Amino acid sequence: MTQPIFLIGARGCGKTTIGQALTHACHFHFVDTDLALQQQSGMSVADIVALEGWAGFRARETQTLMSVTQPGTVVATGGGIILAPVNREFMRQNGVVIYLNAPVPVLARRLEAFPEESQRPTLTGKPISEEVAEVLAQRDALYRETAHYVVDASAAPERVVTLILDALHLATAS
Ligand SMILES: Nc1ncnc2c1ncn2[C@@H]1O[C@H](COP(=O)(O)OP(=O)(O)O)[C@@H](O)[C@H]1O
Ligand SMILES: O=C(O)C1=C[C@@H](OP(=O)(O)O)[C@@H](O)[C@H](O)C1
Ligand SMILES: [Mg+2]
Repeated sequence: MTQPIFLIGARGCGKTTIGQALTHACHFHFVDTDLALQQQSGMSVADIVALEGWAGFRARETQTLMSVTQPGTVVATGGGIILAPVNREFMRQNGVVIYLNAPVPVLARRLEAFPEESQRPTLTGKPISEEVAEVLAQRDALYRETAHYVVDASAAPERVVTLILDALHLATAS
């Protein structure tokens, strides 16, 4: 299988972390839409949002998603990639989409430990645990409708990678 693998899910579910580990396990290339768009623009997510608003960031995100998608690639996306119908359609049509699903307390704990504010400027102005609950309630249905597979992302990273490989019927490459 060489179709791109798209990882989707809420902030803190592990798209970037698990994407890198998965890449090693299946010998794919790794790309992260946030890292790619920050490298292309020379700005952090927070800088882009401050200058261009969330609409500017979302437009760059769509362009980046389309430009980084290649066969043999694991694409870690940003948590809001599923907001645009064009992105949802593109991912479903061009690869296999995995929703890394984790409960609100797990997400909030991870984000409180490593907020990375330049990567994750506030979406609602609310404290992290409130924001995580509110945003996931708005987006969970979109993650589910976009995904080909839903994987429990609350386990340890190596376990999450195994669950993804199992879902894709890929053997672990040593
Ligand atoms: N399965 C996991 N178990 C424990 N911690 C994790 C796991 N996945 C990610 N993390 C941690 O959670 C934080 C957010 O992970 P990250 O990969 O940046 O998530 P995302 O890209 O989905 O926002 C990081 O500090 C990372 O080390
Ligand atoms: O959920 C979101 O709307 C966002 C998630 C972030 O990526 P991660 O999910 O990798 O943190 C980043 O794209 C941006 O801050 C917007
Ligand atoms: Mg990420």
